[in-house]
Amino acid sequence: MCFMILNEYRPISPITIRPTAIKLILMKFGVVIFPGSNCDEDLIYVLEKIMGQEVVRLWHKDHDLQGAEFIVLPGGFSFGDYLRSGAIARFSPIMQEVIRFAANGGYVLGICNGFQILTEAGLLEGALLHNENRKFICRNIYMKPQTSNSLITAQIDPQRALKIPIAHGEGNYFADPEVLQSLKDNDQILFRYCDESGNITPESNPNGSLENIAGICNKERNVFGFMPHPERAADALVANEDGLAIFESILSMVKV
Ligand SMILES: NC(=O)CC[C@H](N)C(=O)O
Repeated sequence: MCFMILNEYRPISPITIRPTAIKLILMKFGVVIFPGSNCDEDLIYVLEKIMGQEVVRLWHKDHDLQGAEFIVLPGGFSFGDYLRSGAIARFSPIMQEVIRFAANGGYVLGICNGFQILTEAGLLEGALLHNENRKFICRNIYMKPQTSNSLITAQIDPQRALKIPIAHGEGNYFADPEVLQSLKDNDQILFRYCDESGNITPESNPNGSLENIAGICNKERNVFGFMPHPERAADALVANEDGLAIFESILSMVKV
């Protein structure tokens, strides 16, 4: 299977999900479920019912990605967050397949606990430490794209501060100085926490993350992770659809 980022918009099987929506491609998403995942059904709801995508549920003990073209590791408390969030889930059998898939250029996204699992698995650099205040934080934050060179952010206005919920105890992104420098040199920072007006300040950093970093990608730009939960802000019923911008960006940029 071959993936590539399009230079220009070229939809496959276009669908229109809302009157104002852009045309999006259709894909088969694989959502990995670990014991303790708790955002899997929210994510599947958004992918299937809001975005009109095909979704296959992948159990952590599976050895087969069932032909999924885009893998998502959802949020939650895999294995009860024992040892560290994501530290046990990275040893689940399916992770061998996810790592192989990513090595072949397949797209993998980790949201919150999924991001933690990807760092534990070595697919993304750095680590998610305990929040600076040692408390579980569940509230809306704002975050702003830091690059347009990723399918996660390409279609989002770089000045737009997205209001997205966070819900984590270990979301404090850390990387040593060499890794941080290489993230910057390679334009791998996807989002930074900001205030409502888009200012990136210490006050707008909810958890102590290094330089307000909320999400990153790998050097090859096919593995992505961030702490905020766009799947909790993607339906008019919850009075916040800012998360749609991320799903729409993915679906207008990927070619299967
Ligand atoms: N919402 C989540 O995915 C929670 C992440 C993780 N269990 C934490 O508390 O840090």
